[in-house]
Amino acid sequence: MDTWTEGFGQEGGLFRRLREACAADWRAYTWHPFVQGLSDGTLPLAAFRRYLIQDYLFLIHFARAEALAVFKAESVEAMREKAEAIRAILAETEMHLRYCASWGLTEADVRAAPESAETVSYTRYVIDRGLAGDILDLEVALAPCTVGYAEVAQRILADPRRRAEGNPYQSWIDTYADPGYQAMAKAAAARIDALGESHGGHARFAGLSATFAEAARLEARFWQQGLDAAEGDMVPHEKVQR
Ligand SMILES: Cc1ncc(CO)c(N)n1
Repeated sequence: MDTWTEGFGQEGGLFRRLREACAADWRAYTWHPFVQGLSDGTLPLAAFRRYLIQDYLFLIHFARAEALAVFKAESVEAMREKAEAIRAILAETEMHLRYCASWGLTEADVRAAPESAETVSYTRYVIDRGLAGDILDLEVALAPCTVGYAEVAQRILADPRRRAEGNPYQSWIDTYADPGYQAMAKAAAARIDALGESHGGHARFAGLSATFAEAARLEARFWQQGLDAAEGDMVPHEKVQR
């Protein structure tokens, strides 16, 4: 087990079991060449632009999935946490809109962009898992997003190749390295552990693990759409495996 897991979920808890069961997919997501490019600042701007516009559209649908979790929540405390997640997601889009404004794009321009296949497939997959299943199925589909980006930020901060000065992607990195975001991700992993106990998570492991791994793969494809848009612009240097 690598050190990145340690901040999220309990040893032997459902979250860590899910993550470890798809270790290769999880690593391909959280240390994708796109992420390495954010870290060392070499990511082509065209790749980031493509990604960020789609990510704004992604977040709108992700907020809908969190709203479904408010509906499926089984306690008022859980409803409050999910309502807070919606607020945080809508606040996250302000970072997207600041980058877009710096490129001369208004919020209306971003909203008018057509959703890519990657955006549709990931967001609607999560919503479908939630509609078809219970709160645990939905939380497992949501977790790779929330927890994964917290881990991505930690990996970047620990990266020896990280460009700390003058990195054009610094405000993106700061958004997910933020202690508030990190705490939300820890709470998401803890919620999976608790639901695992209360909702028979270990007995349902095969199905839950298929959902979690699929979401991790859809995350990797989500980064990849950015790189595909900038094909040819990518600075040809070796992206290390870690
Ligand atoms: C695709 C994706 N996954 C996770 C996050 C974190 O909120 C995000 N903004 N976008």
